[in-house]
Amino acid sequence: MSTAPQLVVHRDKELMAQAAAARLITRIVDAQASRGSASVVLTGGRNGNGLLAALAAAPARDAVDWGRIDLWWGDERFLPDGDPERNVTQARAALLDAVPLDPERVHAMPASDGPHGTDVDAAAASYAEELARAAGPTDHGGVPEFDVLMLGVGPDTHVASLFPELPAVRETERTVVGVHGAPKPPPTRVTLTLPAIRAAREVWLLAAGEDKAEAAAIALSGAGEIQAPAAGAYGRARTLWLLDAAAASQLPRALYPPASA
Ligand SMILES: O=C1O[C@H](COP(=O)(O)O)[C@@H](O)[C@H](O)[C@H]1O
Repeated sequence: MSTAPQLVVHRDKELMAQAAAARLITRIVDAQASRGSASVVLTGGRNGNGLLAALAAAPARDAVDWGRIDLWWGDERFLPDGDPERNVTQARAALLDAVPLDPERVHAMPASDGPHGTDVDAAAASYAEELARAAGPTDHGGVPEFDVLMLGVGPDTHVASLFPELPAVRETERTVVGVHGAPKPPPTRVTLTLPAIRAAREVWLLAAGEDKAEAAAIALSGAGEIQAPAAGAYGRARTLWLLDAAAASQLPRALYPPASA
């Protein structure tokens, strides 16, 4: 069942990143208090990295028990390990290298020089197996219970590496697939599918900047998920769009919250 999107609009992208980081800290601390650990899916891109950098700078980051968190990725650019364009490389630089994570619980997607070589479909299948191994008997659809799954919204409405009209966004069975011919470089990628995304408790979509305004307006105005993948991303308990005023500038008035900070 889809959860109706809730919108929070912040003044600018810096404030949005700081507020989202504060929100994430609270969510992780709550999950650790109630279940002993937390499970978070990271996104790449400017907004995702902005949030991680804001989290690194937040004094409250020490409220998180970093050894009791599983980190997963929504997508990855299929490049050699350590490539500066890989989402995990950028996440390490923004936050992960600065906090005491358990390396066993940092679940990076495979690289193109890893055990599967350049076979992106085999790499995707192995990440699906890793997710399935982490899933418990009561979890949904072959993935562990993600407390929060974050997605940066691309200017073309892509989320993770689900691009409009490409086969990956039509996937209904597998949790992870290889992407060939992505319109945004690099063309070869690994991505969670919509069924895997929808198994998360909370899905947060991040959109800051004028170049996201049209995408946000399309995705939130009833577009189909094949044409606008962001429209098909929702969580089981909550779907939250975190925007700045520039990204919200083309939203229909009916959607724009009257009082936002
Ligand atoms: O390539 C990607 O792009 C999207 C959005 O990135 P942005 O820089 O336009 O915010 C990102 O969500 C995805 O993880 C990444 O691989």
